[in-house]
Amino acid sequence: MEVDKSSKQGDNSKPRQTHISPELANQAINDAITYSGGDVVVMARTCASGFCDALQQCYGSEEISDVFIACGSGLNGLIGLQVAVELQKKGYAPEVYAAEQSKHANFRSVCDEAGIDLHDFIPSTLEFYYDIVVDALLGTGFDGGDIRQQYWTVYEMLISTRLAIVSLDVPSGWDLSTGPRKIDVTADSFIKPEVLVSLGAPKLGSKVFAGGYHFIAGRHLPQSYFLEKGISVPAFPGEESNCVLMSSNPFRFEGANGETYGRPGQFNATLYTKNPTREWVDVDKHDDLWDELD
Ligand SMILES: NC(=O)C1=CN([C@@H]2O[C@H](COP(=O)(O)OP(=O)(O)OC[C@H]3O[C@@H](n4cnc5c(N)ncnc54)[C@H](OP(=O)(O)O)[C@@H]3O)[C@@H](O)[C@H]2O)[C@H](O)CC1
Repeated sequence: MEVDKSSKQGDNSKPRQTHISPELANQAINDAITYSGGDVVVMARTCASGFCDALQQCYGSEEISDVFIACGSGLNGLIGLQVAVELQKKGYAPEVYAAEQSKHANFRSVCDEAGIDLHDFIPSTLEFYYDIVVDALLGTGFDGGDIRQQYWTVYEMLISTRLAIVSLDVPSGWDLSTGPRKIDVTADSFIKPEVLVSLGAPKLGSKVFAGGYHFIAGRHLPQSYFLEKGISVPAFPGEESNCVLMSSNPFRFEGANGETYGRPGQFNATLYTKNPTREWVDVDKHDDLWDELD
């Protein structure tokens, strides 16, 4: 997959920001709802559409089907619900877990209508039942504090699962400006997504994302919205597309100086090596390495 760099629009004479602050991210939410005619469900569906296009580019429905979607109690969770509906239309078999169903009264009706299983528990053998996990738990509404008790079980699952994780907008529990909290990095207790799908524009904290693919998705705001604010975002590669690949590292292997790499969907516990000097590997130039992993 090529990264579309041709879209740096506007005046290139002055350096543009590429990542947005928490303040702009939250302003964008309100503007997106306005842009969606004030209908938050319409906005959630638009975001979900872009997210699903990105997920499908990494994990086609012919290679994986069972998707576990962990939804939080805010807008991130609401988009996660719409992701389930959209993935089912695309031929996947999604199942939804809602952290606090009470805060989303319509979860039950939406899932019942779509014939999607809604769980209020986490199966202990997640890897046995599912192929990938969607992290729609916490987004830009995360308050930066310790994870509240009612989220502990699902959060612990997201940290410890060996399934590949696709995070919606912000990996849950990551600080919007700095990424994983220092206390969590010290304890190696933070979510390590294989794929990050930023909505509208990447947040500052996603600069430390070290998974396989980072997409920008969602036509919930016109792409000019961020350009007008001095934020340079890649254009979607076509009128029909709802996402664009911003960066990728599609292949990893055990490196000479101890760094560890894996293939998308491989057990992602090792994706975030602590070796800052790791070299990204271009899979197209390393056919030989695929054999080693097969
Ligand atoms: N970036 C964009 O352009 C757009 C992003 N969108 C999506 O909207 C979410 C942000 O939605 P919001 O509801 O504000 O926040 P979250 O979905 O992240 O929900 C946070 C909920 O989690 C609770 N919370 C907060 N901190 C903690 C914690 N430490 N432990 C457990 N739970 C926590 C919080 O509860 P409160 O009681 O404090 O409210 C929230 O319920 C963004 O991420 C995108 O997905 C827009 O849809 C489009 C534009």
